[in-house]
Amino acid sequence: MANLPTYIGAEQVQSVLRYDALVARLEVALGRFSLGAAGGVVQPLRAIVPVSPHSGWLLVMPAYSAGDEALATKLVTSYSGNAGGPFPTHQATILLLDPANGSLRAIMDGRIITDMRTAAVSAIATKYLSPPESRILCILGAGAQAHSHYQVLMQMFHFDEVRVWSQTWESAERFAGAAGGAVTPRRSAEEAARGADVIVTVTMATDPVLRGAWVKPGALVNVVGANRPTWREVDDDLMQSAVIYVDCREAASRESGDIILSGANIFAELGEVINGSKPAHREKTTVFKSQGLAVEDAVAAKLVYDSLQ
Ligand SMILES: NC(=O)C1=CN([C@@H]2O[C@H](COP(=O)(O)OP(=O)(O)OC[C@H]3O[C@@H](n4cnc5c(N)ncnc54)[C@H](O)[C@@H]3O)[C@@H](O)[C@H]2O)C=CC1
Ligand SMILES: O=C([O-])C1=[NH+]CCC1
Repeated sequence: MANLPTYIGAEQVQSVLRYDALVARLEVALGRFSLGAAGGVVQPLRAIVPVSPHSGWLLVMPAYSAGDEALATKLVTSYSGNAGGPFPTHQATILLLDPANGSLRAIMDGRIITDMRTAAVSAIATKYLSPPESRILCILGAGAQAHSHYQVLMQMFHFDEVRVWSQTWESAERFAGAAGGAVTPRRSAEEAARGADVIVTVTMATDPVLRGAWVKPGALVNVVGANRPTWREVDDDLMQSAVIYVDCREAASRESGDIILSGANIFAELGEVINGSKPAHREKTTVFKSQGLAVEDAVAAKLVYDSLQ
């Protein structure tokens, strides 16, 4: 009889998942994803279920990567109303399956993976698209993604100055205190963003928090939030003047308000830049619009599972 599936909780995930290994795996996975059928990644557009009375969303995200022998589905909920309460705004579980026979291998916490793989993908975008000699990092938002982005970006790059702005001064101060080092809270998004080489937007905003007029020419903006067709994190000015990179053309064109409502043209997928089929315009102002891909979760979950064997 087949073995029972293992349960892998958040602490165990955190104890084995490392950014260096995760970034390396995700870079390969994004490249494979953008090769289409030849890359061996199968990933339908995710199903999104509104839970309207509670202002929540359930996202169901299946993917298979033949090259990674990774088959998984993530269930992730997004409840903005949870902010400040006992439950995080994003909660997730990943079901990892055996591609050889379809049996369930593990049920795994997906929250840590969601935080870390999203930040790792922004770090890959930063590696390819940021201006050379980037010195100032700006983070707009001070929640779970702000923390994971800070960790991986400080691990992979050399920023002399990090600025953080959030919805409340207290949350920006708290973030700066927890991060220690060179992080300074700022009173406004404009003050935080002006002069920054790399900007990360990781808020639950539904209207723009960042304006193109504040973005230094040549900077990279990693736009991580506003993952619904009517939500915005950045304005038309930025979206229409920057070179736009995305994780997945189909998802960005269907789900991202910043892409849909601005009418911006998508120049390339990040995977195409990794594969060398599209250039990285480091000298221009660039936006990387991240929606989050199921294949990232599948690859990360497989990495965690294998590390525990
Ligand atoms: N692209 C991707 O792969 C993923 C994207 N996300 C998105 O990233 C964003 C951040 O997620 P988490 O850090 O987990 O959320 P969180 O709830 O932990 O943090 C959200 C932050 O945004 C701030 N905020 C809330 N409403 C705001 C508003 N109207 N204007 C400005 N700031 C506001 C909060 O004060 C907090 O600092 C969300 O939009 C989430 O849906 C999350 C996971 C994956
Ligand atoms: O990819 C992901 O897990 C998510 N994208 C937006 C909210 C959660």
